[in-house]
Amino acid sequence: MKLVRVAVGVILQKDKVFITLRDENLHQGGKWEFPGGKCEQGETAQQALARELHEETGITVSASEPFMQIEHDYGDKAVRLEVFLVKDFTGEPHGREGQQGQWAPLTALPDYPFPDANQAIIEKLLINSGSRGQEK
Ligand SMILES: Nc1nc2c([nH]c(=O)n2[C@H]2C[C@H](O)[C@@H](COP(=O)(O)OP(=O)(O)OP(=O)(O)O)O2)c(=O)[nH]1
Ligand SMILES: [Mg+2]
Repeated sequence: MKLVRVAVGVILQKDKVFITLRDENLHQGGKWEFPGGKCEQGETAQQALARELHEETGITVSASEPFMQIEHDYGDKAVRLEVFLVKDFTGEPHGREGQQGQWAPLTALPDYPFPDANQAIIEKLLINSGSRGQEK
């Protein structure tokens, strides 16, 4: 099956992450997501990230770093999520395409329904925040 490249942004502010609700009609609809979308032909993942985050949340990304990559086969579709931490941006993220959006505390992420591929992202975010918390 063709692997669809998707750029995904974990928009961080202190210990909160901005998440949006996927429309019911979309693939994996009705679940929460980290904003992002498919890479266009000839586009790097970081370029796709900046474009998608602007389209979907209105922000302009000024600093992002690769966090992890996940390949997942949903049966009807196989994706490779290229996940970035968005550490600096201008503008206030909102559901610019009419979708619900909210700032969720990192520790509350396990309480939201996300697509299966996201579980690994959430685990790594929680591990990272735990180790940051233990630093002096
Ligand atoms: N954006 C996003 N997509 C995710 C996440 N987790 C996950 O499995 N996906 C999957 C669902 C979709 O199959 C694919 C992303 O597609 P998308 O619908 O966001 O793509 P897009 O923004 O380019 O939308 P469109 O132009 O096709 O309408 O990746 C996630 O956290 N964020
Ligand atoms: Mg999208």
